[in-house]
Amino acid sequence: MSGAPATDLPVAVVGGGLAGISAALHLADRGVPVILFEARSHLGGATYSFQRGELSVDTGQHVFLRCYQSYRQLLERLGTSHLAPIQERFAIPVLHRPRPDGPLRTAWLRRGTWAPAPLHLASGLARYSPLTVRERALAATAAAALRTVDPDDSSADRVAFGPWLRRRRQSERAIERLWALISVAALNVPPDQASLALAARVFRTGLLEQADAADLGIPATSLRQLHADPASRLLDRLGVRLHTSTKVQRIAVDGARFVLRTRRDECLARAVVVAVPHQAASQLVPTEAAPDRHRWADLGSSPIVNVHLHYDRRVTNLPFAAALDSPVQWVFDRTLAAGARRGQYLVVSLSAASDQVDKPTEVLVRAFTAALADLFPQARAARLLDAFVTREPHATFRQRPGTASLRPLPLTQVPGLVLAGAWTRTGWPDTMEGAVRSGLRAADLLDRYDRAPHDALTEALP
Ligand SMILES: Cc1cc2nc3c(=O)[nH]c(=O)nc-3n(C[C@H](O)[C@H](O)[C@H](O)COP(=O)(O)OP(=O)(O)OC[C@H]3O[C@@H](n4cnc5c(N)ncnc54)[C@H](O)[C@@H]3O)c2cc1C
Repeated sequence: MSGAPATDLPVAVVGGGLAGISAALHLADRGVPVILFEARSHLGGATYSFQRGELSVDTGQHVFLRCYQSYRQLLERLGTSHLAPIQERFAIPVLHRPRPDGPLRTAWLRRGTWAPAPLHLASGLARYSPLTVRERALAATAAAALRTVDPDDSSADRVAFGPWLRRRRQSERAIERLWALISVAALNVPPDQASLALAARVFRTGLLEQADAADLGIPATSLRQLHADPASRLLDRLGVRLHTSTKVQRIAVDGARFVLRTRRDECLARAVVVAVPHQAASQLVPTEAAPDRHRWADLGSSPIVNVHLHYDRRVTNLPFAAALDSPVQWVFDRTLAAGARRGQYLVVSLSAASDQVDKPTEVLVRAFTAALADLFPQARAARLLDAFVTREPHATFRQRPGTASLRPLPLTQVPGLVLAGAWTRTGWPDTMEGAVRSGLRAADLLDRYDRAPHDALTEALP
């Protein structure tokens, strides 16, 4: 082991997802020498793509909102924001069947263009036909009540969103046909299992406080081209030493330095950003840094399943849609983004997919081929060129009541060792925005740590 003084050593970033990429970029931009370790052969973490025939397939459909400021700045920095366009106006086509055997209708959940928040939603909600007029009026009162819930209040984190909605006179229909449409996709658990605090973050930040905040951004290319490839190039250009296919097995504290052990090597670092998922972090972070690290396992996980159907012809003109009265939750047209040369490539995204994650591919393909034939009549005559399923059993942590206190702050008890990741205490749900924010914050703390004593930083944190 070299006897280099700690100040001559690099900062090590462990984990090359959006949190690790953001931390490494932030540090490298300030001239800090950085070494990044990623266990997989590529950067991107949960946001990655693979090639299957002519398709660039994302491991899971990702969307973002205009209010994802830090994430959008990252795209700017990577030079890819033009590949992730944001709709001009929040507008979701919702496919539904007013009567069980009646024809399918498309309702629109959209904002107005002239009114300030929260009135920008009034006209859209007033016309939202999947709910009765009374349900729409009651939904407006619940939305007003949600505006008063503080997402940072620990008591709001102890309450479940579903029961809270029922106490605000929301019918089961209204919960299913309005609230769950957004909250299941955003929080990856059903409303009865979701933290009210996190739901308030989603609805307040996204829909209730600024008129354009929820305008949807949908990548027009693969996630690999949006994040991983440009990040690798940029980090490389900034002199960051990238070690992909390199899993860090152990981090030990050695005085003012850290020793990171990989399968082949040992590396010395003057500081470490641990930006791995919580399951991995609880094994990797030394006990003295976080004596309660075993509690992170209680964050659990919740699955997302995507069913990919490539048709030999166009079956819908909608770029994306949500669906009610159907096993489909959301469906996205990924034909151009994935580089399909023929037909139409649709991806059905299923959040909170505990019931689907273990089902065999044939069962899911059969069920969702039938469901799409029901939603899009042209699919009935179409032939499938390809059909497959991607499963992410641990897509997000389980965003249920009581998780706020389990999510650690970035500073640990060992100076120079900080945590990042969408699962840490960002105040945001497990999202790309949360991941980027956590990485920036961890890197910023290390930057300040060079100038301020650890205790002063600890006191500065909420
Ligand atoms: C299917 C799916 C759909 C999603 N949809 C959305 C969406 O629509 N909108 C949204 O905002 N968010 C969405 N998310 C959530 C979002 O992808 C995550 O919140 C975010 O990408 C997490 O980033 P991260 O850097 O914190 O963690 P990760 O992306 O998990 O990165 C951690 C990295 O650490 C690496 N690692 C682990 N252990 C080690 C080790 N010992 N040594 C070295 N490296 C290690 C891993 O390989 C991984 O690359 C979705 C997630 C999934 C899975």
